[in-house]
Amino acid sequence: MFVLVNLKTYPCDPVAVAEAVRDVDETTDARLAVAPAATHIERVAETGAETWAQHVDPIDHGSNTGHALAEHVADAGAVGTLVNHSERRLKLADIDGTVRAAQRADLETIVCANNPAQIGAAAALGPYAVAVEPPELIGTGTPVSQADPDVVEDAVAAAADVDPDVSVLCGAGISTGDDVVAAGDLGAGGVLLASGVAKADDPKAALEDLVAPL
Ligand SMILES: O=C[C@H](O)COP(=O)(O)O
Repeated sequence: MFVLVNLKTYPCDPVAVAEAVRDVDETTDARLAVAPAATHIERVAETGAETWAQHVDPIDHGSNTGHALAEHVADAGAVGTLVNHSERRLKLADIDGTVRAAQRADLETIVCANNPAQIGAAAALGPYAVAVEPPELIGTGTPVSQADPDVVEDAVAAAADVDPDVSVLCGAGISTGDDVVAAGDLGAGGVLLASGVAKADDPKAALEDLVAPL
């Protein structure tokens, strides 16, 4: 299972969380990674934790003030990027352009979507993976795998119909090892989570709990 921890802009210590991700990753067969804010990518990557960006822009080198260039993100140490997160929605053409920009810079991509229909469209763009997240469950602590298991199973089926090689993550409300196991039982290849680790009093303990049953 792939466990990707999105730090969003939560007021946690990104380096401390990254060190916990790195250390817990060494204890499990699961793949752990962390997605810090753009300005923290370099420091987080230096910990040795697998580091992802939360977003890059569908641009090339040039006149793009204030944008995030895929090559710069890769140079800072990221190995992949989220695309179209629910809190950073893009138009379809820009999702496609972002996936191309990331591929150009050898970044893996996880394209996020709200529902199975969008997951099918996202899988058609050739990302490494897609992530289904019902927005209404994000940050609630109510896991999508319990609250809406059909959306996970339907997303897995929708992605498989388009491209069986595209893995499906699920996210929203995931915070325990039981949630991760439930996600896997529904066919997900991983989970995308944030508050369960980023807002935990002890992020390392939260990570250990997430991978304990795996
Ligand atoms: O990127 C992570 C998702 O938006 C899920 O957030 P959450 O784990 O706080 O519900």
